[in-house]
Amino acid sequence: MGRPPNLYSFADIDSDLAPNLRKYVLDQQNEACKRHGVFRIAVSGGSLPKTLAKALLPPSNGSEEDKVDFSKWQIFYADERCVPLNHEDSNHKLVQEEWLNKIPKEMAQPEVFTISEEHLDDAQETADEYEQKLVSVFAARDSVKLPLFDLILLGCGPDGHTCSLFPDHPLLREQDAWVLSISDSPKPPAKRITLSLPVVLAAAKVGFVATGGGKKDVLKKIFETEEGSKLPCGLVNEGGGEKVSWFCDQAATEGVSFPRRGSVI
Ligand SMILES: O=C1O[C@H](COP(=O)(O)O)[C@@H](O)[C@H](O)[C@H]1O
Repeated sequence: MGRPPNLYSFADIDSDLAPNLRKYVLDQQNEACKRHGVFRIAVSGGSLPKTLAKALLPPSNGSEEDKVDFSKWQIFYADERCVPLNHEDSNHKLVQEEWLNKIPKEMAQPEVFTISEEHLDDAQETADEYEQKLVSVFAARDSVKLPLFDLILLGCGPDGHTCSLFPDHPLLREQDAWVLSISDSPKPPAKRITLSLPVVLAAAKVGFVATGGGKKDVLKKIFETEEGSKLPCGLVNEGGGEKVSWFCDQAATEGVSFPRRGSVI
């Protein structure tokens, strides 16, 4: 690994972490739009959408750099559960309720790519269908080896899982497929789909958001132990290096020896 990931520890989520996360996401939005006129982002479920809403819904301060332009956003899911889109376990439902439905109606709305509800009993079929959606966007004209997201925003489970890539699971070794299925997820529901590790590592930037005391043991493990570097989150750190940034609060980084306490602004 070259330079290590950035680890930011903020005193307060609302007044500190959220504005810094906003600046980070908007920097990626602005760079992506300059590069290719569109911002392709993948988001996770869990605790992330609530924090994302705090970061992205507050009014802009008026500067050009601070403008969220949802008309340019194409939103994908880093992982999804094989349940109907209005089911309590659906990451899409969560993201809608916490964030997307709160985008003021007079603003341009993002384009959101959900899983198909056609074959939910068959996780592999659902993964294949979602991969085809990615192919239609990322490989419309050329054959590309991997989709290149501008930003992937991830959570970190207390066991070190991210997306629906779980510790020691054979899916971590998958090299070719973009979207994988899992039917034995240790965290319910069992059937899910997930971006593969190579897809996560191919993104221009990867941002983790981990807050609360429930994350402190796993963060210490990931950042300070050999064992932790082999956990899914640790593998993203190892493979992504400096293009990976962690947005944490002090409760989550308590005891981690080298959190940067500064701000990314
Ligand atoms: O099951 C999942 O868990 C992870 C982590 O969730 P968190 O609540 O600990 O933040 C989440 O990132 C993923 O999208 C979700 O499907």
